[in-house]
Amino acid sequence: MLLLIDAGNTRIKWALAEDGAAPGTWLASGAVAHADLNHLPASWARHGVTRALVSNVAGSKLHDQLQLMIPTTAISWFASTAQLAGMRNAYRNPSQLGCDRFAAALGARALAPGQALIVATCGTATTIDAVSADGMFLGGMILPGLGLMATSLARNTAQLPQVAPGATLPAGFADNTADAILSGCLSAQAGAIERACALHGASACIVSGGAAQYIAPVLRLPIEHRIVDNIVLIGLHSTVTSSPLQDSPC
Ligand SMILES: Nc1ncnc2c1ncn2[C@@H]1O[C@H](COP(=O)(O)OP(=O)(O)OP(=O)(O)O)[C@@H](O)[C@H]1O
Ligand SMILES: CC(C)(CO)[C@@H](O)C(=O)NCCC(=O)O
Ligand SMILES: [K+]
Repeated sequence: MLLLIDAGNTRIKWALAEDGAAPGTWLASGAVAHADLNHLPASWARHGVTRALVSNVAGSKLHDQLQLMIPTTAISWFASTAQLAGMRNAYRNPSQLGCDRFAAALGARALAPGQALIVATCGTATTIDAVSADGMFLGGMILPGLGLMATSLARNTAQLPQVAPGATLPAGFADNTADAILSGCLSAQAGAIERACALHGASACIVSGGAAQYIAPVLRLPIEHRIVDNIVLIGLHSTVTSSPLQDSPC
């Protein structure tokens, strides 16, 4: 049994896949906040995990904690490289690219091969990355995520409150403070994605992450766009199914 993990700055997402399963076909999956990390081993215990593939962008402390919790020594720590699974990486220093971004791009390409893609991952940070039709990761944009944007207003102003993202975009020019903050932050997120799609001449756009449910509905795009849950886990899985996973305990 293969354990896939996407350790982000807010939550840790995981999935279990049987050998030979298609990317995105899980036996079980879940997510926990960093504070609830200790709940993870119980979720995995009865599944007979034999190997693990982990994307971690949340630092070395979490790396060490996960290493102790994962019930196998056959752990591969995913990293961005200059080339992998048919994707070339145009980042100036390929290893500087967040491994969750590289995995998300691989996942997007697995779902929409041969298309000029924008993949937006809307988590703690929002990343908006471009993949060419022939499989080049071109680079992208990093901005504060929806929650971080709203929180930075509350923290750095006297009169603005903390707002919780709601399910609907207050239409355009809001007539109250909470809706005006939400309208501004959502418009910034959606606007950046729309701008990236136009710049790239994208033919498809994939939106993922915890805030995708708020941002995707307000996108105004002339091309197909869809929410895909856990695009990072799908990307990790695709690297295993297209080439054998190299077990490198570390
Ligand atoms: N119930 C909620 N209340 C407020 N914000 C939310 C809520 N659910 C999701 N979000 C938004 O989703 C984003 C973070 O999502 P989530 O906690 O799911 O992280 P994530 O996608 O797992 O990110 P990362 O991979 O960085 O950990 C924040 O920008 C936040 O605004
Ligand atoms: C941007 C985040 C925080 C998104 O999770 C992560 O991919 C990261 O830490 N990236 C490293 C910097 C870069 O991608 O250029
Ligand atoms: K993210």
